[in-house]
Amino acid sequence: MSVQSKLLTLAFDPNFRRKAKIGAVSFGAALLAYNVYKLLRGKENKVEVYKKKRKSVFDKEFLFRLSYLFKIMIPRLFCKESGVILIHSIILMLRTFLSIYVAALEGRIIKAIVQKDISQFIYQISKWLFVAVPATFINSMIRFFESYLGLAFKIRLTSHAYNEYFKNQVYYRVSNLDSRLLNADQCLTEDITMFCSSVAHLYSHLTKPIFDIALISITLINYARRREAGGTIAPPMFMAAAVIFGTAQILKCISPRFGDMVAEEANRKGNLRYLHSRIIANSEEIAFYGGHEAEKNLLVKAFDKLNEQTKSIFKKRIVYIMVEQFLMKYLWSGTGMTMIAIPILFSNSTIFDNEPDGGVSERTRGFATAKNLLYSSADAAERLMTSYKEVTELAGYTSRVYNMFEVMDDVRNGKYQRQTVNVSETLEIENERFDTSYIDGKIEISSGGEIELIQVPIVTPNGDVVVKNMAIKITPGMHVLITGPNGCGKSSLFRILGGLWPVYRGRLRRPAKHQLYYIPQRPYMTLGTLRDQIIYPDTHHQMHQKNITDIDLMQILKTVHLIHIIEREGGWDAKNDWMDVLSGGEKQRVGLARVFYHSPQYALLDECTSAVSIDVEDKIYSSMKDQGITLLTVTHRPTLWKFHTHLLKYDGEGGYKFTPMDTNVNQRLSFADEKEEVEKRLREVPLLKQRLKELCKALDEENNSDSSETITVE
Ligand SMILES: Nc1ncnc2c1ncn2[C@@H]1O[C@H](COP(=O)(O)OP(=O)(O)OP(=O)(O)O)[C@@H](O)[C@H]1O
Repeated sequence: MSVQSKLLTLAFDPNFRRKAKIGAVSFGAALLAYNVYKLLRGKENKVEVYKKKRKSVFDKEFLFRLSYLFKIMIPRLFCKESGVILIHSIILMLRTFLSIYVAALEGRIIKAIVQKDISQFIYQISKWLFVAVPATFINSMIRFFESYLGLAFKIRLTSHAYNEYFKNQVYYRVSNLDSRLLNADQCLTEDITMFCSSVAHLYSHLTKPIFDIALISITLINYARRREAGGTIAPPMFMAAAVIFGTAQILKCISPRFGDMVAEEANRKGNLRYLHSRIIANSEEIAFYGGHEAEKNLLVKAFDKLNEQTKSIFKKRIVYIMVEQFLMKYLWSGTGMTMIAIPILFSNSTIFDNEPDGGVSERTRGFATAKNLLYSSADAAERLMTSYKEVTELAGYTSRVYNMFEVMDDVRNGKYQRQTVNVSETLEIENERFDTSYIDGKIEISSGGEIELIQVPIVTPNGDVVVKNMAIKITPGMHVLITGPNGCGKSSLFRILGGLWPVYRGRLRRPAKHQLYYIPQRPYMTLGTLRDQIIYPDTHHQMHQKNITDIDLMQILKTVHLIHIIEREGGWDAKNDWMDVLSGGEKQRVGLARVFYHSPQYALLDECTSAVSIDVEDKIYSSMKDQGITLLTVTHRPTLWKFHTHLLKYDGEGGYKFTPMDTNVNQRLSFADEKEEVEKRLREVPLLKQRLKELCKALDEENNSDSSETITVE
């Protein structure tokens, strides 16, 4: 017999097929057992590692952070939020009572069916339908109060966060002086929203099952007592406790760190959002450079990184959900059946034996009611267990939101942390480093309006020292011109005067902040009307309080040669995207108009006239001086020298010179002007010579002006 025919015979042999089936099942079972063994071995090791390495979700830190945030969300015992929680809790409890009532009602309906009692059946079923009305209302109220609570928490937390963010220039400091909070916008919007909805959701997801388990257990015990089955309650209760406890332990062991993973996902989302906002803000520059490919690559990379993290969360959930479903759906159902059966099977009660049907319908009713109640409490326990995953996720959001408040608090109090590059590895030049971890400088308000720096170093947020020690005194009326090479710390001096950068050492005396008005290199236009641009950061109301009218504003615009834009843009109340609508020079002139509006003691002018024509610049500078404003100007334009009385010159190596602009300096300026004039004339010489040649040719004369050939132009 050939091999094929032998195989065919075997395939049709029923005995062989039975044996093969047993073999296949045994093999499958062995494989499964091996895999489970492997999984458990692996988990065992992991459990050990977890125990050593990771802390429980409910660790002290998490609880501390949560209680910190709760104090913000529920500031007092009697506040709106605690009222919402109270009403929400009452509604949740009502829902539990309703579930118990419905379970009992279903038992009675089943009894009526077993007894074939039509009138009783109709009566009970109408009651059941009637109960549906309050049940649906309560269900929808539960959802409403859950969302309402989340919103109430969000309002509290967000308004607290906004207050913190705009106190003491925190919005500037978190992004410029500290590197811990990379995406403040993400934290202030998405993270707070996710945290609040997670807290509100968890509140109802934990409270309702707890009510369910407590009230249903009491009802079940009372049931068993009434049926004289009290003696058989203990074993089912013990079984339930053992199964629930065992499930909780297993799930805890196999649960991945969802909190950390969710926090990382939020971080990556923030990064992606940041890249998008950069593209929107710099679209013109990117378009001019043709940088779309480079920007797209950055976006795609960030998007891929986010997707990787999301996928990894999905994958980690597969095994977790499998085990969770097995334990809670199958193991628990089996245990539940056994628990209900034990009191019925082993009870010696004879109270229903005298009934016409020998107690069958009553036992069926008891079974149905108990089964419903048990299912409800099993469902409640399941919800409690699944909440573990949500609690770990909440831990992630809690850490992000708490971290945001912590960083804001730190930077407000002048405590900064910044990742700095190791200088010795990256920079060849010798650069002095500064310990920025503590701030020892003092800031005082000067009574006479003078600005004085006493041994104040200029230090960048990275700790680089740009000027070792600055000691200068500027009094009102001393117009100071500030010059020096790029990156030597000219604008940084203004940052220190404006309180943006800390005074790490020494002493700074300056007038009150509103007496210093800073006009930066890059003009900033706010959202709002044309008027809002001139009076920024005042509001229209504040303008009225200062007794300034639109006519005064027109006068200001005349001074800065911008009067035409009122008509062009459609009046003072015209709204526009002013960053785009105004030209570079117009934006700079709007900036200068603000100086006239605020009329401060000092105007800190940081190359803010580079796009303004020289004649207009001259007039504006003269007007500012006429108004009694002291000018501190950073500029490379020699034409502005004449408006200043003092010169602060950086050498670019940590040193500087502060001298009066004496006649020497002014003489240098007139020499410089003359040199420029001579050079201009020399540049015209070749053209003049060429023209002379042409004229001589036309007149048929000999060109005798060769002496001019001796002139050389450099
Ligand atoms: N937010 C910041 N974080 C870290 N370093 C900074 C920051 N802002 C400026 N710096 C550094 O501080 C140093 C001084 O900068 P500053 O803006 O004062 O230069 P500048 O003299 O005004 O130069 P320029 O003439 O080019 O405007 C530079 O080395 C710069 O890199």
